[in-house]
Amino acid sequence: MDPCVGSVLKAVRRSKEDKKVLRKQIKASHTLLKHEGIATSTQPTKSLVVANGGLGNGVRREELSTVLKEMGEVEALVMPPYKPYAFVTYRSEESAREAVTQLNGLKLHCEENNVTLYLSYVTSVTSEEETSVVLPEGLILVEDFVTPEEEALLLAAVDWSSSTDDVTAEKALKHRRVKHYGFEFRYDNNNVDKDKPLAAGLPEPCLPVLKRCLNNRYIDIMPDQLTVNQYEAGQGIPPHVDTHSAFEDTILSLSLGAQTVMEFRNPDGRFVPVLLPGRSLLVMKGESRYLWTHGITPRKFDMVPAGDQPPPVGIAADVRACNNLTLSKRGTRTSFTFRKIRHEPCRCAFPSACDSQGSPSPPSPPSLPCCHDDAARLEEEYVHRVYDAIACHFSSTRHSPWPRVCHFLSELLPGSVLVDVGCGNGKYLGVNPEVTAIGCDRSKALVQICMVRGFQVFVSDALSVPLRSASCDACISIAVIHHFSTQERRLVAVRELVRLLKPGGKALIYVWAYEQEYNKQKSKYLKEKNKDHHENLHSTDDTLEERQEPHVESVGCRRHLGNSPVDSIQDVDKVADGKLSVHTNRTAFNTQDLLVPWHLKEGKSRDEVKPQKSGKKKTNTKKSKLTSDNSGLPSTLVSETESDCDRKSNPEFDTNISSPSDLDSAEAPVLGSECDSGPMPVFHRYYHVFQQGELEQLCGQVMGAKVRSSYHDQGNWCVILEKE
Ligand SMILES: O=C(O)CCC(=O)C(=O)O
Ligand SMILES: [Fe+2]
Ligand SMILES: [Zn+2]
Repeated sequence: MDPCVGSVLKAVRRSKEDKKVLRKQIKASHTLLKHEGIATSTQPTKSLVVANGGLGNGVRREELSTVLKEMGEVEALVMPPYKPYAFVTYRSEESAREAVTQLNGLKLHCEENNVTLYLSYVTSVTSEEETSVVLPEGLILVEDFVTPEEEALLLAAVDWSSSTDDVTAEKALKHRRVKHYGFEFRYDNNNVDKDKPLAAGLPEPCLPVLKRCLNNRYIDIMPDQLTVNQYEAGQGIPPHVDTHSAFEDTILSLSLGAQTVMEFRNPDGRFVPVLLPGRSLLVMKGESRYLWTHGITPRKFDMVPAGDQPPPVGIAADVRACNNLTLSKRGTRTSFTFRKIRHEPCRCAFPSACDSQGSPSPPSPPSLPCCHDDAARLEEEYVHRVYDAIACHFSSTRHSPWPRVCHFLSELLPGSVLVDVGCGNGKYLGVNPEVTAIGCDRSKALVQICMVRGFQVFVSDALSVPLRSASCDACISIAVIHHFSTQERRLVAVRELVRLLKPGGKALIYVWAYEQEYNKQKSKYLKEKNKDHHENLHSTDDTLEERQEPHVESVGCRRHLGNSPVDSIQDVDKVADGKLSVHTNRTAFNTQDLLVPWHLKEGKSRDEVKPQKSGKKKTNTKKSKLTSDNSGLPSTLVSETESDCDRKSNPEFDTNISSPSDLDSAEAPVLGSECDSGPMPVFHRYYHVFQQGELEQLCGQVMGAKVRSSYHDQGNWCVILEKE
């Protein structure tokens, strides 16, 4: 055959092949839009959706990343569990274009399966699973950035023996030790003394590393400040944003020694745990540096992707992007954080988090109270104000009475006098029409809602209810006592219930349980997930969709290890640096005293009450003495993983039961800064979650009453008390 004809034929064949690939790519885009709500773009971007390249197709992360990396530097690879697609974000648009040209129609031979990849541009990673696993904007993780030799040199350059000198400003903080070079970072005012450089500049072995950062354009100016943090297993650093006015935009953090998980939190509630392997470089720029907080939860184990191999180079491991997780014991990690001192006010695009632009710096969470006055202030700010502010929205999520509470109420004799102390929106007041039910609540706004509903209610604190002693046949206290922030106040609240009862009268008490998994059953709180984590996780408390987050926070809950019952109340990990931590909703608890975020839904009245402002009001000035030694394993590791499996076979759950406790709200762990930055303010409610046996022990201290029964009900500890 004429060679010309041959090549024409080949070209025709190729163009036929190309057309087929194009057709299939378009089809894949339509399917993604129709079934997954993922809109693709015809305009080139840095991010691509890789149809058929998902974990759901049996494609392993390593297999996909190998081919993607051949096209250019990968910033992030997101593989949502069970999905038939993945997302890749390249460092440059050119690399993404190259991938679209080269990899479309590529047959990938995987261990599990052979698949054909179809790649399309996306402007954002929009589907619900993926938004939660995409890395914060501006965050880059470069693995193996330094060699083992450089690592050894850098570690050797830090002389920890010359303590508290003013050459390098060394400090043994409660939760780690630190040493500063160039300038001291002061933890009292969260700033640097810019006119007082330290005698010691950056150690010499840092220079080649920093030059590499310059060459790779991770930074454009040489840093002049270094903070070396050393964390033993069980130590950490509270969530924070490095003070804008102290340092320029880019912050570099080099991880040496053991790996750890650093947690990034956006004021809008997004939460991204990122695995930092030893010898990796973390580059925080832009939004990830200015708006997101970063922190390391003090604990002894981390949840990390399984396998001997670390995640492939260049792929930042958001641990939730992996459906194959395991536990890894922490070792000693030393980080070198390089920053450039800022000499002009910051003019970033994130004024809500910018101290140069008037935002209080930095957000400071409250501490666990040490005295009655502190406790009262904490509860005023983090319980009473919040309920008044969220009353309407809260009420709209509380409509289904809980079966076992109803059972208690239905057993009351006709004509009984019932008091619901902390009645909320009154959902239990009308359950048994044969009894005279009276409710009281500390929240005026909730009491008003009850009044509109025609219930007999009044405003009252549960510590002192203005009713005659021995005037009631029954009392209920549902999800109230866990809002008292000292043991004494919780005791007073129980005593008050007993005081109100007639002899022989009964009180039913529900409090939120530290153990959200009991008898191998996860509570609904752990199981329920809403579609949109930007919204309150439960707009109603009984129509939710499951969305497990397999990242498990630290849980100092040793008893789950052997599945043996507890004999005594354990010394659970408490608070980091004396501060109350903000709980990530739908995860196991890792402390007993915490703040639980509530995302106010738009359109629900805020009653003109503003959410807590960051660092505005300090509810407590005294430091807690509690330790943060967290020697327990994550209690729900096994079940979290199991539950992930459950989800496959059982994506729905019983929608007829609602939660007895205040189990609503979304994950929004950053204090304060959210208020000004978005349309959906986040409030934080204080809780003391009870360990098994603790409620009985509390009730046991009240004279003149006996615990008749106690049980666990959907993540709550419950007792029935009888007055003697
Ligand atoms: O240990 C790290 O990687 C981060 C340290 C840090 O955030 C800080 O010192 O501000
Ligand atoms: Fe930091
Ligand atoms: Zn700023």
